[in-house]
Amino acid sequence: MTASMDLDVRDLSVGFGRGSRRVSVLENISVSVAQGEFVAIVGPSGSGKSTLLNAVAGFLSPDGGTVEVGGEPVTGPGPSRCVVFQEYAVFPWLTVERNIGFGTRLGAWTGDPARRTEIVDRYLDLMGLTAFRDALPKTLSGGMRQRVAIARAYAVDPTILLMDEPFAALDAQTREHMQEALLDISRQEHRTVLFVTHQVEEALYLADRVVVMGARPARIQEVVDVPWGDRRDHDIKLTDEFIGLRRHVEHLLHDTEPQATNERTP
Ligand SMILES: Nc1ncnc2c1ncn2[C@@H]1O[C@H](COP(=O)(O)OP(=O)(O)OP(=O)(O)O)[C@@H](O)[C@H]1O
Repeated sequence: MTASMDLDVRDLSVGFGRGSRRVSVLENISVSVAQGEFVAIVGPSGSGKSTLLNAVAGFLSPDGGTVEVGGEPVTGPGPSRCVVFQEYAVFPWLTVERNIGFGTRLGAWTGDPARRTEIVDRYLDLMGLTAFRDALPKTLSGGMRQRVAIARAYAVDPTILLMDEPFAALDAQTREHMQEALLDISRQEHRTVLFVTHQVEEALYLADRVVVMGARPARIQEVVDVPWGDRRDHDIKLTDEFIGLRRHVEHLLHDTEPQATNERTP
């Protein structure tokens, strides 16, 4: 692995079930994410996007291949990876401020209370939560709760942020606001992100590269370089260039009809 790679997945294979019921979900997947790069994964439903992310998170043991984060092999969950889930995974009994502060306890800032306060204030501000610092999550909308989850993940200061359909439960308008919020924070801090989404438009809007997965057992069909760079604003979605790239990815997905389950014999 080169020094600038924060994530290196090599020949990863993952299956579920035992014996003749064994189902292969990922086969020989290789993907790398450079430091500061934002990579999105799109693919048909059930193609193994979450499985790939869960393998990086250390939530499951692969059948074959390796996952390295920051040059270290992944053998289980750890503070080098922080996951933002679809359902607002925040602590309901803690205020917004304390939810974000919890992240600082897990991460690099553990020993220094003054630094922790600084970090909490920073992410309250970056995610537009300062006015809600004393609020409990139940008093917040879904979008605001997801802002708390993202702020908390950033506060952990992981090597890589893993986001599994973080905006899927939100209505369309809130989802767009959240995309802007994520872009804003990404402009301030070039974190390494692996982002799973169903929406091709969302992937192309947010990411530097988009990994397009095929149907099960999943292989990578194509890795699309996204050329917007600093031109990334809402109007880019209306350009011929954006629409052309979106069509290209949608065709790739459309051509990938889900196949019959690939079962292995024991
Ligand atoms: N723990 C598990 N045990 C058994 N099968 C599983 C497990 N986790 C995932 N699967 C199966 O693996 C396949 C891939 O699931 P996964 O959630 O990774 O796909 P996905 O691409 O994220 O799907 P979606 O877009 O619908 O969320 C699915 O058929 C799913 O049922």
